Amino acid sequence: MNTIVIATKNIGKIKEFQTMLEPEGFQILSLLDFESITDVEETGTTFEENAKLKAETICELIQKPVIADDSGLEVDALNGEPGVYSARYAGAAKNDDMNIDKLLKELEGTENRSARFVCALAVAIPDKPSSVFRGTCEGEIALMRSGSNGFGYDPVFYLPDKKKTMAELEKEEKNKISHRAAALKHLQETLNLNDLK
Ligand SMILES: O=c1nc[nH]c2c1ncn2[C@H]1C[C@H](O)[C@@H](COP(=O)(O)OP(=O)(O)OP(=O)(O)O)O1
Ligand SMILES: [Mg+2]
Repeated sequence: MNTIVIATKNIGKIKEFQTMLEPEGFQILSLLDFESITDVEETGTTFEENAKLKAETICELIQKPVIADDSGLEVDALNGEPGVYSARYAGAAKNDDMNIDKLLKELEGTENRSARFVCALAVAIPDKPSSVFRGTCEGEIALMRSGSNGFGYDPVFYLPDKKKTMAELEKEEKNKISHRAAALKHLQETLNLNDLK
């Protein structure tokens, strides 16, 4: 079976890659399977830069093909924040609940609540140039949390077409419309994951 290493310890992301790629016959490994590897510092100013940084650093370390995901939330009324700082919005602890609290507070009394999730996926293969793909998902920041599926900002990311938050969707539904699914689709339009050996 073809194995793909995802350069993350984020369980929410790992589960989504498993759900999307295992039915296609791939085994998904992550940094949880390489315990000695520590987090790569995200020093980039764009999702693409950070995704490449994570993919290239981990690929160099383990000498296997690697996919890295750098993703986050852009809120229009906050001039695109929290953006690449989404995970660290309420501090270095990367706490989803505290990040949501801060976001709701920042948007108190704000009428324009349009936002998007962005995902950059970088693919790094030993001794080859890396490539990066972007997917987005448009929505709005709800006034309060609803739903318990997914991870991160999903409980406050409202999808007007579905009349549900991302956290109220079943995982199969999320994986049809998410920024991560869109980025993966672009990746698969360009690269054959079966070549990542
Ligand atoms: O589908 C999603 N549903 C809800 N929230 C999401 C999603 N996708 C990204 N997000 C949020 C979570 C975190 O606040 C940030 C990602 O930050 P990001 O640095 O890419 O991930 P991370 O630090 O958790 O793991 P890692 O860098 O090791 O892959 O955006
Ligand atoms: Mg991160």
